[in-house]
Amino acid sequence: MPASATNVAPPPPVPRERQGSFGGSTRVKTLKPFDTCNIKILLLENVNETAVTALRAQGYQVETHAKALAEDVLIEKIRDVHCIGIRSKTKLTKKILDAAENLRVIGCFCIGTNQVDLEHASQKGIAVFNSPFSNSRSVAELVIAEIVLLSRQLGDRNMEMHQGIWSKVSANCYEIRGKTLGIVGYGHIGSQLSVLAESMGMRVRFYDVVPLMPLGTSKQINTLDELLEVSDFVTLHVPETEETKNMIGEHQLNKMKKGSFLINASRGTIVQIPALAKALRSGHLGGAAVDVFPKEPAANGKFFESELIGCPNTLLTPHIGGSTEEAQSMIGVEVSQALIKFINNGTTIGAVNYPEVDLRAIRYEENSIRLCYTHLNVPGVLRQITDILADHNVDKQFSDSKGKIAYLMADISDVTPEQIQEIYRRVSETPTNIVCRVLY
Ligand SMILES: NC(=O)C1=CN([C@@H]2O[C@H](COP(=O)(O)OP(=O)(O)OC[C@H]3O[C@@H](n4cnc5c(N)ncnc54)[C@H](O)[C@@H]3O)[C@@H](O)[C@H]2O)C=CC1
Ligand SMILES: O=C(O)CCC(=O)C(=O)O
Repeated sequence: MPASATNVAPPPPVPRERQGSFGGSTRVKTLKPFDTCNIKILLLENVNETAVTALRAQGYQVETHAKALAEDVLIEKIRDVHCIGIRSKTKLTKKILDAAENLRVIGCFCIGTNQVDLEHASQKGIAVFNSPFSNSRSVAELVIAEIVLLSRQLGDRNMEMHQGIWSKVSANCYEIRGKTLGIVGYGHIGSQLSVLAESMGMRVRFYDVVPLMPLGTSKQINTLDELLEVSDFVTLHVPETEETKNMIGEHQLNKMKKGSFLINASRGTIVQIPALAKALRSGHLGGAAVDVFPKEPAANGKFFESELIGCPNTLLTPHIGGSTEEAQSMIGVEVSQALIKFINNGTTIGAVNYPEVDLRAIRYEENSIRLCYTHLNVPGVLRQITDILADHNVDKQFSDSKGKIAYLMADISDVTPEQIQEIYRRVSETPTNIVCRVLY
């Protein structure tokens, strides 16, 4: 594929067929400065068919893989793609991003974005999108099921039956009605779970780092320790951050009531596994349900090992909290639309590492362009840009910053192909340039 298809290179003079067959100044213009068939997209980890279909419908070249790729294979594959779509397994580290010479955008077809070095991506001018809530309901429903399963020791009974052992017991088996559910992290999943749990007669308490409106009759608790002390079930719904890593260790498990249960469907690093295994084997905890692990196998069929294997009343699931047909199909639509809008129009609404900028539809005019400029967030940049655009007709312009980077979009009308080349060249040569794209 020629370098000019990377969509950051100067656009060639506008060919007749792209000047549009529809005239009139009020028509919406399709911004495609490149042949879409030159855009290469790599989709890993069995990203849903809804996304594959939507991206192929744009004319992009889409390569799909059912699994995550080994690091060396990924480094080779990512070299010339403009966009990559992943789920939670693929780690897009600094090393991998540095190999991705043409990469402009990453789609995380999930909620979590901890698998991507977001700061490095921003510094390289790579926008990252995710799906902030399309699998929240699926996770909340799984947790409701696990609360009942743990409370009735169903995991162990099921295993015994498959081994031909009949063991009809009621000791230490409880209804969940009237029990206290302690939710750590009251965001999209935590709050949805709160509603479901109350509808089943549970009392809900939650702990979060920010004050939040309690839904129904739930109540926010001031400290994590206090929440652990009052809860019969503790369920974790925080993102992986420096603060949440190892959040639940021996001290916190000891604070939990004897016979209570822990559920983790957030990230594997939040819980210290040896401490949890000890609390389960000693009988201090009545059971646990764990969906996420510090180290997860890269693909189905690969070997899984954990100190939790064989612990009493312990449900282990292979990171399936968001794995439902409904969630995956919605995520596929949502993330692919964000990627298409970014590639074709420069829109960053919903990006997790970029300032959110959108100019809405550009008016249809034959000689209008859209400048999308990612730059270092330092003083004096707008003066340089104003200087470059001073003799042109800037219809709309908007810029915003996030941390060390800023993003500017400007729609400019009445420019000749030579002027487009000149604008592209001068903006790209500014010392603060990270990535400059010109769409028309
Ligand atoms: N098992 C699975 O398949 C899935 C797992 N997840 C995980 O669940 C996590 C939570 O998802 P959402 O509810 O959508 O996220 P969210 O961003 O809507 O909510 C997270 C909440 O945690 C709070 N929080 C952050 N740091 C905290 C701390 N140190 N202590 C207490 N609260 C803290 C935030 O203030 C926020 O209210 C995701 O980040 C992801 O890692 C998400 C979807 C599927
Ligand atoms: O289903 C997946 O691949 C990952 C789900 C998840 O953990 C997330 O959305 O953060």
